[in-house]
Amino acid sequence: MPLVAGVDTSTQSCKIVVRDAETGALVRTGSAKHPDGTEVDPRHWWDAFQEAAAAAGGLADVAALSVGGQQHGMVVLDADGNVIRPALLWNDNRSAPSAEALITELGEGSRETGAQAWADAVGSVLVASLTVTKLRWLHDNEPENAARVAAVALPHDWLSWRIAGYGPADDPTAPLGPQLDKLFTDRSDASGTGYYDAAVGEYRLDLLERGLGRTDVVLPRVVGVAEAGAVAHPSVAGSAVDPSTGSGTGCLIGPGAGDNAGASLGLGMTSGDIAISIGTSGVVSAVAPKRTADGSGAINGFADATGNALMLAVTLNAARVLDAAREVLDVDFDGLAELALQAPPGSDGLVLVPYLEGERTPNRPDATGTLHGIRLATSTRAHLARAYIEGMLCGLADGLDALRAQGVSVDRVMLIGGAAQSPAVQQIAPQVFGLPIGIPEPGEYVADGAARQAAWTLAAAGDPEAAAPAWSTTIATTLDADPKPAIREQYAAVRDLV
Ligand SMILES: Nc1ncnc2c1ncn2[C@@H]1O[C@H](COP(=O)(O)OP(=O)(O)O)[C@@H](O)[C@H]1O
Ligand SMILES: O=C(CO)[C@@H](O)[C@H](O)COP(=O)(O)O
Repeated sequence: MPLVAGVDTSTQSCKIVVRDAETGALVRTGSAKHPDGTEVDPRHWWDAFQEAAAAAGGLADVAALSVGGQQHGMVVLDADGNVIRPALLWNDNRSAPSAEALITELGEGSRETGAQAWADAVGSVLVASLTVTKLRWLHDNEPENAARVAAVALPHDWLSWRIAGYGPADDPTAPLGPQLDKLFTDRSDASGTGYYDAAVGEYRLDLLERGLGRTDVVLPRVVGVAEAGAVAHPSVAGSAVDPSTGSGTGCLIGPGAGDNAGASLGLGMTSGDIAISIGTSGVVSAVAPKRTADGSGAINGFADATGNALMLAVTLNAARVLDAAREVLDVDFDGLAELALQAPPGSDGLVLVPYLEGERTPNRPDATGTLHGIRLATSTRAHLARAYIEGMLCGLADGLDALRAQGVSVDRVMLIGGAAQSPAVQQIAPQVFGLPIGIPEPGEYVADGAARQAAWTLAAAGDPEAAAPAWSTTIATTLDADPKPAIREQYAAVRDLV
């Protein structure tokens, strides 16, 4: 049976799954770490990809692969294919003033008008995460670098291009050289740039110009949902594919996706499904038939990887809030969970508003966190552990409310991402959300979605009408608990003081 690979080049690491294209059975996996920081030289992603591929036993026998990745990161290339400066990631807040300037300019002086105008144009009110704000920051703060820009890519576009063998002229791992016109992307990731309208499937060069100050740059070609954007260079993948197993032309590279669209495909989400992802970012997402335009900015109206829309509420403070709690309490993952479950729901009034890196939803880029309600009785390690977890989950529960306010129905909720492994998160989440929460089998759902897309791309190469393969996702457990509305009430009271 042909094999396919799915890659997740995420904020903290690169993860690869190799699966059977027909059944979806997991065959091999590998992963490698990315460096910390909100600006990162993309060569680290290339190094981590190669390390993860080696850990997964190599990709020589893979007939198709796809790359899902952290969204929005600004990768700027010069005419020779060199990365001009470290990529500014989705969680880099330096462009918050640029976002505000762009909003007010589009609104001709009115922030409210401008916010709605951006939402109407590209589905999202601008915040520092979106690529166009980072281009504006580059234009205003590093004009020499801005003047050298010949192409703008996103993390997944750039990695797919490197896998195809393109890159800087003097790089021996890029035998095909700097062919910028070979860059490609998909509509889900393009929809997070701030200069692509997924409703009509077109770049908005007028909005790109508002960011970068010009439009004479290469933007990645947006390929169809199951269209191969390129073939992997045989030094990277596909050199040993047996033509009789499904590919005689090397390893196809599928369109790829933004990581949240990848997870949606991996989970097989349909209308009424909600995914709550607790990775570096906290994301509450739902698929929808049409792109939304929420002028309040709470919901991003992005695209999914199948032709639908993907509505997202995204927080900056998720798994790393728990990493911070582990640091403060000097415990490991299990220790943190044990401590948190020793404290009562609501932590006897101890509330953490977890804006440890500013916040994106709500849009408070300069905010810091607040610990409220500290008394002798709540000065225990258990209360503190629970307050960190409850505060992080309350931010996500606000995101689910924002989705509901946009008319989303909530039939099934699934919890994924690194911190979803925590037994304390699993037990406290149904109390905070007031809903049963499904825990899928532990897995890498972004990489799985990318693998499913790769299998779809492989099938579509033989039959353009082929549908995405019907791989199933198993919900291992559904956790229920009595809702504890007091947790969110006390959080809301403190949140609005911040
Ligand atoms: N058992 C656990 N309890 C709490 N947090 C965890 C656990 N396992 C992993 N994590 C956290 O999950 C995060 C990584 O999740 P992941 O979804 O891979 O992130 P990303 O996709 O943003 O790189 C890390 O911050 C890590 O500390
Ligand atoms: O900015 C967003 C979505 O708009 C984030 O979801 C990033 O896509 C990063 O994802 P993770 O690495 O945290 O999974």
